[in-house]
Amino acid sequence: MFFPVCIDIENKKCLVIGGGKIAYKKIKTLSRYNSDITVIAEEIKEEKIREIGNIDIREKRFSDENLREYMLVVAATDDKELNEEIAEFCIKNNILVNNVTSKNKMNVRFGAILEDEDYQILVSSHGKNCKNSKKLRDEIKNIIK
Ligand SMILES: C[C@@]1(CC(=O)O)c2cc3[nH]c(cc4nc(cc5[nH]c(cc(n2)[C@H]1CCC(=O)O)[C@@](C)(CC(=O)O)[C@@H]5CCC(=O)O)C(CC(=O)O)=C4CCC(=O)O)c(CCC(=O)O)c3CC(=O)O
Ligand SMILES: NC(=O)C1=CN([C@@H]2O[C@H](COP(=O)(O)OP(=O)(O)OC[C@H]3O[C@@H](n4cnc5c(N)ncnc54)[C@H](O)[C@@H]3O)[C@@H](O)[C@H]2O)C=CC1
Repeated sequence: MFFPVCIDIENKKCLVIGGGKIAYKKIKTLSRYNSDITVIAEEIKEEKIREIGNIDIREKRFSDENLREYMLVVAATDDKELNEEIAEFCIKNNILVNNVTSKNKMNVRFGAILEDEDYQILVSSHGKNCKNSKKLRDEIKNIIK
């Protein structure tokens, strides 16, 4: 079961596997919290990844990287089986892992975030409907603005 918490990832090693649109979205989120990001992708398909700066980009196929070095791993390839294998390994080894091609096969889900200097709000739909999470986040934004 997923316990909603706030975790400090500043300067912590985070690995994003994949270099497409969705990897970019996840990297942007992680970079907002000053994490130490490495990206492994066979091909950087989303060029905006290169513009983020201060991230270590390795253009190669994912193979035998030592995932134990990382606090958080994001499996963001378009290969569902590979993402699942990565997630299974991380779950077994107590590494935080997010999997973009699943609702449940991970131990960390991203949510729809709303924050300013006074609060942080995250909406999650238990993985069931991320569009609803986004919608509720935007409704809350309207209530508190
Ligand atoms: C389980 C989870 C795992 C995770 O990714 O963490 C997950 C999984 C999947 N998302 C999919 C699709 C889309 N996700 C979005 C958007 C967001 N998705 C996010 C979170 C989560 N998505 C986690 C659960 C969150 C919760 O509990 O509510 C948000 C909240 C946060 C973020 O991603 O950072 C962010 C919005 C917030 C923001 O924008 O601020 C959009 C729309 C868009 O991008 O605008 C689409 C296209 C929809 C369409 O068009 O139908 C697919 C199907 C892929 C396919 O089958 O093609 C899967 C896989 C599956 O469902 O199996
Ligand atoms: N969780 C979420 O919020 C969402 C998830 N998705 C899902 O996310 C997945 C990824 O989407 P996009 O980024 O648009 O795909 P994409 O096709 O643009 O990018 C896939 C990336 O994975 C890399 N890759 C594939 N196999 C690899 C390997 N063995 N080693 C290293 N890199 C590898 C590719 O080189 C590429 O950089 C899709 O399957 C999509 O259905 C889509 C929308 C939202």
